[in-house]
Amino acid sequence: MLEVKELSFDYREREILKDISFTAMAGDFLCILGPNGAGKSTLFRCILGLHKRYNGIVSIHNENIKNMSQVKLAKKMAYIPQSHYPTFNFKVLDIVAMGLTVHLDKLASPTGEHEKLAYEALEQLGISYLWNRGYGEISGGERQMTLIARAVAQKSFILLMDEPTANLDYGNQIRVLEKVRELAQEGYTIIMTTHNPEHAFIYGNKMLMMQKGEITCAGCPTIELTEELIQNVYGVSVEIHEIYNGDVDTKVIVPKLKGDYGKNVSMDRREYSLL
Ligand SMILES: Nc1ncnc2c1ncn2[C@@H]1O[C@H](COP(=O)(O)OP(=O)(O)OP(=O)(O)O)[C@@H](O)[C@H]1O
Repeated sequence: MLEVKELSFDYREREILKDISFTAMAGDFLCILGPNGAGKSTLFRCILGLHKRYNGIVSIHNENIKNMSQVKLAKKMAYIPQSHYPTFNFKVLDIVAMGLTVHLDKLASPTGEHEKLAYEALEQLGISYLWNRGYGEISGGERQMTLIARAVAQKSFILLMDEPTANLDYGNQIRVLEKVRELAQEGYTIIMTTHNPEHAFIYGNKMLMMQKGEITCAGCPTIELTEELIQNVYGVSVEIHEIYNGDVDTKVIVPKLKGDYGKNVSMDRREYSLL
């Protein structure tokens, strides 16, 4: 269990986070929403122990992270950034094996056993066929899956993900989030920031809304995330519709459109050929 209790933080006396409290349990898929500059990344940096000067407590299984070494913390919690390019074109298997560094003794090198574990993590994510490819030569979705495999190899059961689907095409967004949801079903704790409130409806079982460094709404997305909340936070009018999506009831968000954009005007075949 990850618990954040009465956390506040400032950058040079400019208060950024105010009285943040929440818990995330095994199996939770917690989506953190909020407009640009709300403080989501700063909150992640505090939880990851990168900012130490905060007030309040971040604890894992009731142990304050300030009392843990970086290695101990990394064994419990992994960070998955947005897809990035490393300066060196490492093999995908090597990138995943880097997640095992926390389990190695000082100055020890990875062995065949570590490579096997890294390969198994790739298999778990369904991308073992990529093992020998250069990380700089695979697609954005494949890179994101590789970073998730690295976190899985790290054997940390709390995964912090900062907009993991930013820059991914529609199909890859769904493939990545489906995999993340499977990990939550296996008992991982997922804490993910996202700019798409629908992610909270479709994948999350809990949500936090952050505004100006404070949590202004928290709970079950299908109950708490309303048209009024989205209007207030993002300043846009939307309609929320309930749908039955296979096995589950969920909700979708549709922006309210003003006026007729001439969408029903049919295009002449010659116009198509110009596209
Ligand atoms: N190093 C810094 N020094 C001073 N202020 C900072 C620093 N980093 C971030 N801030 C400020 O802290 C506030 C919160 O920023 P943060 O990046 O945490 O927001 P966010 O919710 O992650 O935003 P986004 O959705 O745009 O990524 C912003 O007002 C930002 O300008």
